Amino acid sequence: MKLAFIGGGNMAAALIGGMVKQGIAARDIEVAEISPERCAWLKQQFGVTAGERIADLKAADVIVLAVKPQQMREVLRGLPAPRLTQLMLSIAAGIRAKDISRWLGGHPAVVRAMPNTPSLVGAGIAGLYALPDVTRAQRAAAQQVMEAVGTAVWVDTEAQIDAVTAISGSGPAYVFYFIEALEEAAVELGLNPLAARRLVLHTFNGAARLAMSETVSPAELRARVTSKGGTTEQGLLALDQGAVRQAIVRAAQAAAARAHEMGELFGQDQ
Ligand SMILES: NC(=O)C1=CN([C@@H]2O[C@H](COP(=O)(O)OP(=O)(O)OC[C@H]3O[C@@H](n4cnc5c(N)ncnc54)[C@H](OP(=O)(O)O)[C@@H]3O)[C@@H](O)[C@H]2O)C=CC1
Ligand SMILES: O=C(O)[C@@H]1CCC=N1
Repeated sequence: MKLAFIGGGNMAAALIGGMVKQGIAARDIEVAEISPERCAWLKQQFGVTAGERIADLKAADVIVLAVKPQQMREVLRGLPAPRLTQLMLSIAAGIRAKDISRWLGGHPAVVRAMPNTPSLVGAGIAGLYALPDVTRAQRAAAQQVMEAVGTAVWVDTEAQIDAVTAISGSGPAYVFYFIEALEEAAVELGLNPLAARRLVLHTFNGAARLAMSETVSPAELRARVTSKGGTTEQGLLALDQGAVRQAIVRAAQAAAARAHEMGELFGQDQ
């Protein structure tokens, strides 16, 4: 499958890097990226073709739209829409499929994907939503692209992509935030920074792997760590006193609201 990326920023690089690591040939990936420095980096890092424009867009099986939401309308208006028939796979937060279709002159084959940056290490998770006229083969192609770098889940309504954005699209940033905080705490408690990072990263990795391997709930796994009258009990009490659980819920709600708002703001024609 030949892939053309429009936009070669952070998320495109995570997808491309993940694909190349999984054995997808770099010669089958071409990137249109506005920054010459970024193009040079993409070529050097992954061996893909990168330049200001895709030489022959028609030759791509799938065109991955990976620019910022606020750039999407202008970028799509600049494409030779009537000559393009292939699948448009947008990874942009907020921007609705019907707006993408309209900006491309009524292009029917639009799938929205919401991937995340762990795609770089083959551990991504993406939500997918297709416009009704997307063919079965095109749906399969979209799924294949995302499954090359992790797992893919179809959602029933486009609004659910905003929820996916808030949970797994933005989610790695919440996790990194927690990692940063725990590392800071480790250093304050007297551990050296290297030991602190190892302890924290292995804890996150171990806990995530345990949660994925077990059939019991995270709540039960948490209970198994929490000895009566012990240390964890005190740690969790401090988290509850800080309303951390509610703050996490509010974080996801705020991200979902912003995804919806970006759809409204950047999906308009003016
Ligand atoms: N980062 C993430 O974790 C995730 C991001 N996304 C989505 O992916 C998309 C990209 O996000 P992200 O990678 O973070 O953003 P970036 O800003 O890193 O990437 C976008 C890239 O596209 C370039 N660009 C702008 N205009 C054009 C153009 N006309 N032709 C080609 N390239 C152009 C930008 O250059 P310049 O900076 O100079 O404008 C930039 O390098 C967004 O829509 C975002 O919502 C989805 C899931 C997760
Ligand atoms: O922050 C953003 O808008 C993008 C979408 C999900 C993750 N990054």
